[in-house]
Amino acid sequence: MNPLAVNAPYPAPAPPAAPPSPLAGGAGGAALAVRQLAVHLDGRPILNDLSFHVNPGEFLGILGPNGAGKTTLFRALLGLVKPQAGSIVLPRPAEAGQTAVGYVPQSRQIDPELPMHAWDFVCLGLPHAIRPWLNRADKRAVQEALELTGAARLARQSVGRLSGGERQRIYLAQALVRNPRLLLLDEPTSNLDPGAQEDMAAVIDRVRRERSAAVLLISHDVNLVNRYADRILYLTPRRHAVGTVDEVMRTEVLQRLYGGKVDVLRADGKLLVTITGEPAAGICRH
Ligand SMILES: Nc1ncnc2c1ncn2[C@@H]1O[C@H](COP(=O)(O)OP(=O)(O)OP(=O)(O)O)[C@@H](O)[C@H]1O
Repeated sequence: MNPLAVNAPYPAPAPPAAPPSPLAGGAGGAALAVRQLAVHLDGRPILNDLSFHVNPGEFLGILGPNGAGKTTLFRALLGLVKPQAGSIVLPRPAEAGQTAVGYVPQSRQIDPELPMHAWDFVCLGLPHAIRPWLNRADKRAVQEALELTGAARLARQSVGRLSGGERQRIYLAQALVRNPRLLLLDEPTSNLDPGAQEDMAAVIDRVRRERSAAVLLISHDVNLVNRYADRILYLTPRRHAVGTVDEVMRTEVLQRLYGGKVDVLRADGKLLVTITGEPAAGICRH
């Protein structure tokens, strides 16, 4: 089977289908299996006929323009929006205390005056987060998550006073504290300078290697994704493609996704996407 899958244009909203069975069936060894997923919001198709899988320890980058449905996909995986059709098979926790999914949301604002140490903020990822009830295993899990994300030195600092890059690590540690098998990261490198972006991507790469967690990472930086992702899912408002960066980031593939006008250029090993000769700011921030 051709590993590059480009779907058909999204059709008009279909009548409501039989409700999906989110945990039905088996993922066949995959950490996540999405089959023919359709999500409509306010009667408008946002995702349609979306199928892909992610293996344990695999890093899937999710690219696409603003409004393509990347966050909506995460919300569907988290059970926060109800699909119109299709199925989502999540991994089963392998051990007590483990969770299927860890999530770092796109919005990571914290009140600068929040009277909470970074350690306590990470504890919020535990099912029983109040300090007097933490047992030894909980404390070890928090410490390990802080160490894995390179944030142990931040444990006693006020979380609201951390820099953007430090805060990102603390959010990631919170998502990791229950050792999820699947990690959903919504633009974890946004608003970071290039050095901090590289550090964060390296931390995420380490997490998936050391914990064999499958990683789904939404980003607008195709070159960062190119360095770390095994495959990418490229979403546009009407179509999507799944494959390696080399398979998907090609002029002919993006022209099919966007309906023409797009060029993919390569220079010094970097990718640049342009639309009708202009840098593609209007389409995507590559
Ligand atoms: N609760 C909602 N009700 C109706 N429409 C919504 C809702 N949430 C999002 N949308 C719409 O769904 C579309 C996809 O939004 P989504 O946030 O998934 O895009 P995205 O690819 O993550 O974009 P960005 O790159 O800007 O974060 C957008 O047109 C958005 O306006």
